[in-house]
Amino acid sequence: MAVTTSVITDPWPAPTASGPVDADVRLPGSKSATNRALLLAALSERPAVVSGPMRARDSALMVGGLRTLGVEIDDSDAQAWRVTGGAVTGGGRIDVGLAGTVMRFLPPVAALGTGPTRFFGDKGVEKRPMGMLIDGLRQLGIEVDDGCLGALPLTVTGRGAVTGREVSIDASDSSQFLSALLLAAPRFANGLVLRHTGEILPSAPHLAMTVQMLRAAGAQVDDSQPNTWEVAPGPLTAGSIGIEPDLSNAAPFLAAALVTGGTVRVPAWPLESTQPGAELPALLTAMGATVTLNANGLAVTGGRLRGIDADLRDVSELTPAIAALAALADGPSTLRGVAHIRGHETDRLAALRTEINALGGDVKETADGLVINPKPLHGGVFSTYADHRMATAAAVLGLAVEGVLIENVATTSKTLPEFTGLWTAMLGGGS
Ligand SMILES: O=C(O)C1=C[C@@H](OP(=O)(O)O)[C@@H](O)[C@H](O)C1
Ligand SMILES: C=C(OP(=O)(O)O)C(=O)O
Repeated sequence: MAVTTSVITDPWPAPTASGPVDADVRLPGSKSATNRALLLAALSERPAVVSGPMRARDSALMVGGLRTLGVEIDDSDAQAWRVTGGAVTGGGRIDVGLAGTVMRFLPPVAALGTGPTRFFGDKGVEKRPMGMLIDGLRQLGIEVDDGCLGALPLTVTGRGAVTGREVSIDASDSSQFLSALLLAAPRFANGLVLRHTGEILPSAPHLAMTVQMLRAAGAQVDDSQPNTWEVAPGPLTAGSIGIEPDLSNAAPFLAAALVTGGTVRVPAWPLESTQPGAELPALLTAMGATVTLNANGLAVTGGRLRGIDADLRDVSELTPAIAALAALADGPSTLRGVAHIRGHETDRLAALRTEINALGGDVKETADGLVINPKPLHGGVFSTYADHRMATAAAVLGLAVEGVLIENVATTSKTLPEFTGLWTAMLGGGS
């Protein structure tokens, strides 16, 4: 699979907006849905098709990992990937990059095969939380060798079947621990009863997405009790899975409407979605935008850009874009409920504070978020810490601040290799 980028220089000079934007932005498929679809297709009895997938580094890593586990994936048609799975063979080495969905979702699949599968990733992957998932895998009787570090790299040794049934873990560090176990659960010999024991559950929409996609693939999932999920053992038939546009990747583009007082339209925006980005219309309205959502898609028009007080727990991957907007707003903002994003691609609370303050901002970290007092900003190099959403947040700031230079903008290839091209086109330039 070819993953292309329109990256030209490093650092990349973030373009300033010469006036209000007025653009249609067509966004590629959702990362979260694509990687779930690939996995469910791989575990399905019959060949399945993933239509409109995200073509980016995280899905390339998922494809590579599944191939290592014996799954056939024909991605020659960019718009329809054909997946022939069924039996998982296991054994080999899987590069997870910095992809939470790959590092968390594939170990339970490797346990269905036979032999040792080694999971490794980029520098920094060892900092991403994994301990509670390892604990959950062991509760199922799965052999995991993590060198007692509770992190990657690690080896899962499959025995051809997973026979355990009950798991209790604290998923307050990442909802992906729960999604990982749930997605493979129909293929466990006795299914799964999964309990979240922590007080906080981040990214609830992503769990709803997991349950919805499992059911669509024929799984029986009971989520009627709080913090408990029961999955019956049984065959999966993913069939044909259509992927919605990535609504989280829409955030910086929609933010451009607010920063410039212009309008950005995203065609094919779903009227209902389990993606956290479905909260963007409400969040951006609270920040002063006028929003229209209908069968043609979403249109967002900026007005006076206001600060907000918001609990972003459910939508934590939107925090960098919202923080960038907040730094340009006409009043202070408090973003809360996102302590766990210290374990995302980087410690996003520390990174946002450091980088916005380096441009002259006033951002303070709290235990679970940020307090942002808008200040006049100046140019400078904005470090991204290999985090795609730091890069796109910097681009939002650059619309209004001359001289923002984004270090390693190529890191946007994690989920949106087209970022610089789409951004330039939105501003009226060629891509
Ligand atoms: O399951 C998923 O696809 C995701 C879940 C969330 O993870 P956390 O619960 O770790 O925030 C989200 O932030 C991530 O971008 C994607
Ligand atoms: C947290 C994110 O990614 P990951 O799937 O790697 O956890 C993200 O994309 O914001």
